[in-house]
Amino acid sequence: MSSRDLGIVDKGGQKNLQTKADTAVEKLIRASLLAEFPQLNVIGEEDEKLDLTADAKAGSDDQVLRMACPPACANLSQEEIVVWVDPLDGTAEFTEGLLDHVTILIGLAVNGEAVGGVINQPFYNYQSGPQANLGRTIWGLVGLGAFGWNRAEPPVGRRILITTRSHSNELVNLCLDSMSPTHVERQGGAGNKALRVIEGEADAYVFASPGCKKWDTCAPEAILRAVGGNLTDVHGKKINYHKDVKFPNTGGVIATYRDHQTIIDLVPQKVRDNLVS
Ligand SMILES: Nc1ncnc2c1ncn2[C@@H]1O[C@H](COP(=O)(O)O)[C@@H](OP(=O)(O)O)[C@H]1O
Ligand SMILES: [Mg+2]
Ligand SMILES: [Mg+2]
Ligand SMILES: [Mg+2]
Repeated sequence: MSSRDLGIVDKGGQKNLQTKADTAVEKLIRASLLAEFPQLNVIGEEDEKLDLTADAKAGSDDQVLRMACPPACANLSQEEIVVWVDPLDGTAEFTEGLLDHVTILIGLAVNGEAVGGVINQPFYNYQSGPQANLGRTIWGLVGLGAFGWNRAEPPVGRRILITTRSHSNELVNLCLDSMSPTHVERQGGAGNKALRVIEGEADAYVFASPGCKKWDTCAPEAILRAVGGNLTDVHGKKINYHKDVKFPNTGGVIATYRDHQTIIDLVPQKVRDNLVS
């Protein structure tokens, strides 16, 4: 950001961009994990080549390590865990300077299920001036809870739907129109939109498109589940995070803090027919 040269690369398709930040962050996260846990399955969006000695820079967090590990996550071997890394989520918005839409996502899956997640907002507070504390981290484990978030309860009867800003299409819009929203909010990033739902600024994240990948949804899903929310495809089916799955979430994405089935029931038939789980 401060070099003023983002090094934007077009990966092809609809607003499918990469910057130097995407590749640098992915190297740091993957190398740091693999230096400490060499048998871990770590899958990242950008698939960068690693140099484990030069790239492994992150340490561990004492506060996190003091927490009790929930029984379902204790006694796992490294091979049983799949880590889904999205080094920058909301890259299109990052290149346009919409920095509050950008997150860094690390999701942990066991037996194909999202069980742990980290959502880091590197630019949180950037509009509050140079004195403000920049950035925050929200993390959670199913069975333990999630930390670093604040919820404002929405008024009864409100239905704010939040969706993509740069990857819209006819089906995405048809689905939203069928749900009688009180407002449709368009912002970048799967992590950002899931956070808006968790914190009560939106009531459901609805994306009737196969464009989101496993690394976009694993961390948000785990954190939502840790606080009693849900994230599924448009059929209400659980997303599979096994290491051998295809990356796209072909059934689309719906995330809620509560009343998940109410939103699923509003998905129109044409969307159901076009998005296969
Ligand atoms: N049609 C599409 N093609 C490529 N990526 C898509 C896509 N639709 C959604 N995505 C990816 O899903 C994430 C959330 O999308 P959106 O911000 O539009 O809601 C973004 O992650 P990245 O920014 O990590 O690539 C975005 O690239
Ligand atoms: Mg991308
Ligand atoms: Mg992403
Ligand atoms: Mg990304």
